[in-house]
Amino acid sequence: MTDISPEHMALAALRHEIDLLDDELLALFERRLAIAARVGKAKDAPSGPHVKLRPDREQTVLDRVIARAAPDNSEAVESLWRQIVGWGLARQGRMKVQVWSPVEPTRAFDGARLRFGAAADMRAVYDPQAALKWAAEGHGVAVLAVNSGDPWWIGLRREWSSLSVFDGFGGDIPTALAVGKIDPAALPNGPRVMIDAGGDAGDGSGIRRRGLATHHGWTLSLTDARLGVGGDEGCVGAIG
Ligand SMILES: O=C(O)C(=O)C[C@]1(C(=O)O)C=C[C@@H](O)C=C1
Repeated sequence: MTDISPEHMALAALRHEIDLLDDELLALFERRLAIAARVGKAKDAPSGPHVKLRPDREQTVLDRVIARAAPDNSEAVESLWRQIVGWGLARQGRMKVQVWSPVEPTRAFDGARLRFGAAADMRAVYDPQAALKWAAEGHGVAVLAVNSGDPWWIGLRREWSSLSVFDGFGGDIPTALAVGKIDPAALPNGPRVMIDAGGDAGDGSGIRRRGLATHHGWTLSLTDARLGVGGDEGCVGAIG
């Protein structure tokens, strides 16, 4: 005999409610994707100087929905919206990410996956300089580990001035940085990333810094000072 107990009917009613909500969510998601495609056309042409990613706008979108969400849901909302925005970006061209992290490969890869979502085409790579060159050519963004024995970050100041750091993964003191051809006006509104020679990652220069790495007198650090990218202070980007 078919189970038509009250519990079964209640379960069926709840599942029906979920189906109706899924229909609404799907319609809204598809509308959002279509609008993201139009935003992409309204921004730089595909051959423009910067990748389509706009970290500042993504930060605004995420902060807004997280502030509106019930506190218990904020983690779920953040990860879902990362996916939503990642697919929005993919409507403007699939995002490519090269990840270099020789010491803890899965850590940087997981951080990048959470940040860029399932839509991103991610690869592990074995040469940070090749990843920087690839990013500077505008093919995608690089996620590179710091404190890995290879001070690739010195090159951001000396060789790769078209690239900016636009995110960090691994906590308050990031263990990997995201680098790309990002419009400096579109950097997130968080700590600035500085690279300077002869720095002590302390307060010797008058700007308070939190050190991330040092190498032969070069220092990679974060500061809350509102520096402009590319200035004499050695600001090479910002993280959210
Ligand atoms: O606002 C934009 O510039 C968009 O392209 C839209 C959108 C989004 O889906 O909200 C997608 C990608 C960008 O990195 C930022 C935001």
